[in-house]
Amino acid sequence: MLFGVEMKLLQCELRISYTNFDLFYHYVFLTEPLIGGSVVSMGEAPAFVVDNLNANFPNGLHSKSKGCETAIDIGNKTYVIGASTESACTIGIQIFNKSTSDWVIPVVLGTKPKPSKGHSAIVLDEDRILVIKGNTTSDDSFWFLEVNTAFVREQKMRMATEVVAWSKGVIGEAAKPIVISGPSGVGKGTLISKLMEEFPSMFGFSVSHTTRAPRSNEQNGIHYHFTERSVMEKDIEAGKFLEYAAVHGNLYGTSIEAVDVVADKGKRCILDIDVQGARSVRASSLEAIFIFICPPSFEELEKRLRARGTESEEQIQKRLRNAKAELEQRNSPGLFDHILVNDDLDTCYDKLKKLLGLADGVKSTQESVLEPVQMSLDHMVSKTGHKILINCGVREPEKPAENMFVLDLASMKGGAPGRTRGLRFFTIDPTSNGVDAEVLS
Ligand SMILES: Nc1nc2c(ncn2[C@@H]2O[C@H](COP(=O)(O)OP(=O)(O)O)[C@@H](O)[C@H]2O)c(=O)[nH]1
Ligand SMILES: Nc1ncnc2c1ncn2[C@@H]1O[C@H](COP(=O)(O)OP(=O)(O)O)[C@@H](O)[C@H]1O
Repeated sequence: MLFGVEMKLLQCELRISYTNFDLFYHYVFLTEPLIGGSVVSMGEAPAFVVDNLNANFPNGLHSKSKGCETAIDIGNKTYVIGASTESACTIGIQIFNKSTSDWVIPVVLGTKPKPSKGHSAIVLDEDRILVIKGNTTSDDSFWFLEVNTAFVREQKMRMATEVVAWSKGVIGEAAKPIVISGPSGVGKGTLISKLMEEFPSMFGFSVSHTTRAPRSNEQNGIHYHFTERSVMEKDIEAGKFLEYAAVHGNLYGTSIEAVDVVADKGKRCILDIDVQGARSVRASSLEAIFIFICPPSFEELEKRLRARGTESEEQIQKRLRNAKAELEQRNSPGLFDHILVNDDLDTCYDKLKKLLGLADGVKSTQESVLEPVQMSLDHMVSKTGHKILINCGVREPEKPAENMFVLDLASMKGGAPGRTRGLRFFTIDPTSNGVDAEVLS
């Protein structure tokens, strides 16, 4: 049996936390009895019973609610995750310091998980806790609460207070984003549209912010996020942008979220940005492929720009002036990986596909990307090395593989303030000898 499934279930290290407290009792207490409301020691990852914490530490910081909470012990601290309100369970954090007997509400950084009806939590190491939301699909189930990673330690020093940070777990290894640059009217948008049309499940467009007015055919949130300059400047100041630049008299920028939204869907992100933006991304931590699109001639560029009919004469003149400077920069050392001349559209598109490794036949395999799996509210979690075993519900002998999953963290990378990527997610068949795990995504 893979990981000795039966054994592991009996050694279940922690519980699903939700309104039906009996289930936890059923799954956990049957293996190790609770001793007087203190820590329940279950293998590597001890868990508190939160209701008993209330009795022990009734100084008001901790919610009195019964459900939606897990308590995880790391060193001399207990991290209590979650709280319930009238209508939903939020995922708040409180820390109990066992040395000083104090409760602390930490500064919580990163993208927080949305409230869910319940979650389980398990210690991964002394730096982070894995939180698995129930009743969601697997693309929104896995969250890492970082309590002592390098990023968190740095923030603790900076803020001189207790800090924790969330990082969303993303299944699969997102391929490198693609940055496409080139002068206005060269055909960047046309080539990107063709790629997205032919490979809808493979590519996603990074929707930039801009202060320019929308064209008649452009939709807010699809072509751009059309934004007031003052708002955009404030967001830039707040560190929400991966890069930004003043282009043709307006402000354009790629928000961190614009790239994350695409990668979270397991898609490869395409950025249509100017040469200054490409330079900024090159200097950032985002590893990307940089492609410059060139016109066959300056005259042809002008012809296309005029034929598109979207700009005033003044704007066309400005864009043509800027085109000269942009074309000069295409050979800047170390900036662009590929230069493509967009003369005949189909020929250029074929070359683009080729350099992205999209040979004939790729389409069919990409279209068969498996959909996210539903994670049930009622699940149990245990840990074996870097693998997390998740049992979603009662096993049915006829269909066991649908209920048992493995989250493999061996290749995980990244983390707060961004995403934790590289997770692998399998379904397993407990009746097999473990060699036929099926990769779900
Ligand atoms: N740096 C940067 N440039 C962008 C961004 N979004 C668009 N651009 C560039 O801004 C320039 C003007 O874009 P747009 O107004 O849509 O006009 P078009 O290039 O003629 O279609 C183009 O070179 C785009 O590549 C962004 O987020 N950051
Ligand atoms: N290879 C090509 N040959 C002729 N016209 C083209 C070609 N590629 C794009 N176009 C046209 O040129 C105009 C500008 O293309 P567009 O994709 O909007 O450029 P960009 O996004 O680089 O500003 C559009 O009207 C488009 O249909």
